[in-house]
Amino acid sequence: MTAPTIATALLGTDPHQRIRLLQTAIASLLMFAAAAAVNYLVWVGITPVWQGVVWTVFTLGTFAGFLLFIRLGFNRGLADPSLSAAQMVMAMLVSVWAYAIANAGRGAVFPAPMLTMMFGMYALTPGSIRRIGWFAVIVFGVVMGVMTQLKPTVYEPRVELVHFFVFSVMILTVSWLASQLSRLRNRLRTQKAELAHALERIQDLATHDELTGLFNRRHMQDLLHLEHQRCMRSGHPFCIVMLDLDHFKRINDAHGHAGGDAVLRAFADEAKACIRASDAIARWGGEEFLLLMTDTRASLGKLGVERLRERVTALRPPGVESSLPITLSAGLAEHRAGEPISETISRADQAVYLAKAQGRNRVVMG
Ligand SMILES: Nc1nc2c(ncn2[C@@H]2O[C@H](COP(=O)(O)OP(=O)(O)OP(=O)(O)O)[C@@H](O)[C@H]2O)c(=O)[nH]1
Repeated sequence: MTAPTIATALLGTDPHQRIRLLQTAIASLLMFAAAAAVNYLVWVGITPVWQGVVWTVFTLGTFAGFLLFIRLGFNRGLADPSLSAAQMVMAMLVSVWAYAIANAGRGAVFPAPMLTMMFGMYALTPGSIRRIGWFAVIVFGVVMGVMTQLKPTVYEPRVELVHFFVFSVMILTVSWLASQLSRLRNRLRTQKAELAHALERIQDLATHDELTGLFNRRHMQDLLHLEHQRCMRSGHPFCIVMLDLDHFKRINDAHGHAGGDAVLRAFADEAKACIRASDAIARWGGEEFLLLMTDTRASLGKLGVERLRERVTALRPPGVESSLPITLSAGLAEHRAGEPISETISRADQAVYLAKAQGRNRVVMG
């Protein structure tokens, strides 16, 4: 068995679950160290054997239970899937229990609750961390008070008072620090999400035309370059189609610039709906568009462009319902092997001029 196979068998494949399991495993190891300390106290005769055994079995059993609970995925639907709060509360309870059975060795318990607070900063809100800090102050205060009554010779009230004071100051300071770190983590997470969103927006702006939502000229140039490379390797044909709305100036004159914009948008929506998923269309200039038809011969491509041309004649965007027809002239050029891409574009361009010269509303092969 290789190391990655063992890791997958132990931790699973879900990266979130793996992190939760690792955190719980670290907490369990700390509990293991605490159990070693308690058992040392048993060995040197400070803690009664049965108390040490019950504490050890309960503590290690509970943390093994946390590990199993997460490994089996029972935590997934919970509000706190890392079980951080539950583990921290449990760690506080077993710490205070250890304090009650450690007698003269109880000073060794103090670091455990401090360390426990640090775990909260990974998954808990600052408020929850502070609440757990206060919970620790209360349970330790109560147990210290009770122990001064049960064993006043070992848990001397004067000493317990100073213990309680030092413990409270330390735990509240650590919980404040942990809550600050948690706040910082939350802020970083929000900033990361905002940055990802901004990057997405920038990428969208850099590749798309704002008015029509189609690709812009720059992005189409990249796509053409890629298609050219692909074609050189595979020999698959592709076509470039230049599309130009006819007498667009008249539409602008009749309906104003906003009306013209509405026609451009309606055309873009129609074109997107009409072309194949593997094709790409971009706004090349004002009322000029470039359609890239991948893996297509001219004869087949022409059928597709004719279909689009027909659908454009039926366009009636809101606010532009007049007698002025909306039509399209197109020039189609199939890329020839060895030809620079600029040459194919130029042939498609010349074909549009021909289409205009021949009376518009038609598709001409370049
Ligand atoms: N509304 C609007 N009009 C635009 C936009 N970009 C370019 N135009 C207009 O498109 C028109 C293009 O006019 P021309 O180049 O003479 O072409 P045409 O009127 O379509 O005539 P033909 O191409 O010969 O059929 C101009 O009036 C430009 O102002 C735009 O983003 N919105």
